[in-house]
Amino acid sequence: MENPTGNKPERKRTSFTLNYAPILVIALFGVMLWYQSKEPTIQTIPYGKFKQLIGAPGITFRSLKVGRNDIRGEIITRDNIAGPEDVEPKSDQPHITSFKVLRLGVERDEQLYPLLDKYVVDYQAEEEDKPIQTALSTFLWLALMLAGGVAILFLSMRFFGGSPFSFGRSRHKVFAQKDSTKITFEDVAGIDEAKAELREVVDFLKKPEKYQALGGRIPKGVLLVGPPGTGKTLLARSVAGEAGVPFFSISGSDFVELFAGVGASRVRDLFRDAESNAPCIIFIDELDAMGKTRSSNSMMSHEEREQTLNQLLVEMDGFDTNRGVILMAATNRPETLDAALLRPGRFDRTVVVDRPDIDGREAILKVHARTVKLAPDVNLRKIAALTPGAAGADLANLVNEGALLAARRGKSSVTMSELDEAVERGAVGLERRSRVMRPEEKNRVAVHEAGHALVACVVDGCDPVHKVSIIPRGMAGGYVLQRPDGDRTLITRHELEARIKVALGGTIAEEIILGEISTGATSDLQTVNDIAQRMVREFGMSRLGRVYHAGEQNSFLPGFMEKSNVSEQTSREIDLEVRSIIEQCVSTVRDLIANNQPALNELAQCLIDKEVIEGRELYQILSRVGAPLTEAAMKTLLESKAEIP
Ligand SMILES: Nc1ncnc2c1ncn2[C@@H]1O[C@H](COP(=O)(O)OP(=O)(O)OP(=O)(O)O)[C@@H](O)[C@H]1O
Ligand SMILES: [Zn+2]
Repeated sequence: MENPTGNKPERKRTSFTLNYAPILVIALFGVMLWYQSKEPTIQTIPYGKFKQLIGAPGITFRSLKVGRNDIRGEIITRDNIAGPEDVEPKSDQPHITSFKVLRLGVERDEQLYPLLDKYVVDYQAEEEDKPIQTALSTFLWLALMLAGGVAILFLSMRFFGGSPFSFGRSRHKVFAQKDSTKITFEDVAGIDEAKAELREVVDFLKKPEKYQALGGRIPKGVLLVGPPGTGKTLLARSVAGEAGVPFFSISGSDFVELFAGVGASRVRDLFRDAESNAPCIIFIDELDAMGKTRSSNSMMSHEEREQTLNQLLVEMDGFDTNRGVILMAATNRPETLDAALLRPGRFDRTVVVDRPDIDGREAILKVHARTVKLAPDVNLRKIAALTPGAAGADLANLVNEGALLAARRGKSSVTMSELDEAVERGAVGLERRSRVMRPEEKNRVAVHEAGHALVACVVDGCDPVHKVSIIPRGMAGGYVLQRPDGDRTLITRHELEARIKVALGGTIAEEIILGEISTGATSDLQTVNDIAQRMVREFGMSRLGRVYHAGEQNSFLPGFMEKSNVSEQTSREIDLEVRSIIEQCVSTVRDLIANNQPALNELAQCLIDKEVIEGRELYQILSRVGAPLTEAAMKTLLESKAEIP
């Protein structure tokens, strides 16, 4: 704790000469430029003009040299007459101007020599020494440019915090947390679950002794997983801010370097620096850039990335949490991470940072509205309702956009009209990134998810529903989260059919309530088909009887089944059975939804208003409108009623 700000002498390894080398190079560059500029400026005169000047009154030539393609020399002007454009003597003093005339094959101009013989007399026809001179100056220029390049390289390396010859120094930023820009949990809104999970980390960083005394093991690494812009970086910084410890941050993409071993040595330096500043937080943004699965295919493997990743694993194993260093990392593609990173003792805790729901969005808008002047008519709840799917960063942008618009319109505060316009502008940009839904779309997703949820509550054999949400996640517009109670190893036929029915619930609800279905059903239909196929081919659950037709795993394309050992006739029978199972389920679900339209509408409306419905609430709503809940659902409902007095 001696050095809580984390400011420590940087670049301690840089030697004296390396420190001064760039200055020397720049000085050299300067001298050469000065030397160049010291050379008299040479005027270029058109050939015609030059010929007119020969013999003109008041003008004489000195050291005239006629080359193959040029003439060079000096013009001495004595009077204010007939000089070349810029030769303007201000007094009687002779004015000397260096000049050159460029003309291809000038030496062969027959008319030139008589003129020169007559008026200039003192001239030379110059021969081959010219090219050497040009070569010399070209060489000089090359040297100059080289020196300039080197100087720029030196400067940029210094700028990024490493000395020029130690590429391996990490370019991590250290944020001192004692300054006025300290970020705390106050600045993070709408992701309360994630925040709650990180409270413990803060507590540990504040009072490590308390935890050590009890012998508890604190997580070494916390992985923040969530879509872009949901505030992962912000959250990590706020943990440091809350605990008042330094924050070392670096991005995984910084490690993608050309030179072998550079990334690994950067990782080493980062951990050394952090350890000498403990307690502190190391934050690695875009962990996926350096932590991608090490490929087994040797031709495709990326030597450097692997070295870096290995070094990270070594460092993670080596450091002791008890000294107060906690590693945090963020990614939005956890599935690409190397499994070794997620093993116990490494990133042993994952915190999901999801897109905020309507309450969360309102809270985030409030956080960002603190720094702008809002008019009394502004209703942030309304804005939150208009922006489903927006992440924290989008909302921060929205407020900023509104403030800029108000300023442009010369208003003294930001009114609802600016914020509305900002939503519209933002929505166009966001829609491209498929983040924000249009109202019709939101309505459709709500009906679809309500369909899944309703079926899951009234069909026997379904797993209990934990959550229904219309906040987009990945490619899906919304989702229904079901969790089996207890571990299951065997699933019965009617439970499989129940799963098919739940999967069908979404599109059938769209069909009945909205009159037509949409493209949002692909993955549902995939689920339906998968289950039905396996029922017929693998589980013997059809009229074909106890047969097994699953085929072999294709060794070249894992996961792809070959249908080789099935005759054409059997294949047709399988298809018919699959279709019959699905059709039976479809007709059951159709009846079910048609008979429970009020319940479905109620549920959909509730989703539109709140975006997320927890399981308990879902059962309450359905029992209120008199939907025929299953026994299991009734039991859950009664239990939950017993819980809240
Ligand atoms: N939950 C939030 N509360 C308040 N502001 C937020 C929140 N989420 C994001 N922001 C705003 O958006 C900005 C960008 O968020 P941040 O960089 O932390 O997102 P991220 O999840 O790390 O994104 P990425 O994955 O693209 O790196 C923050 O600086 C903040 O202004
Ligand atoms: Zn669906």
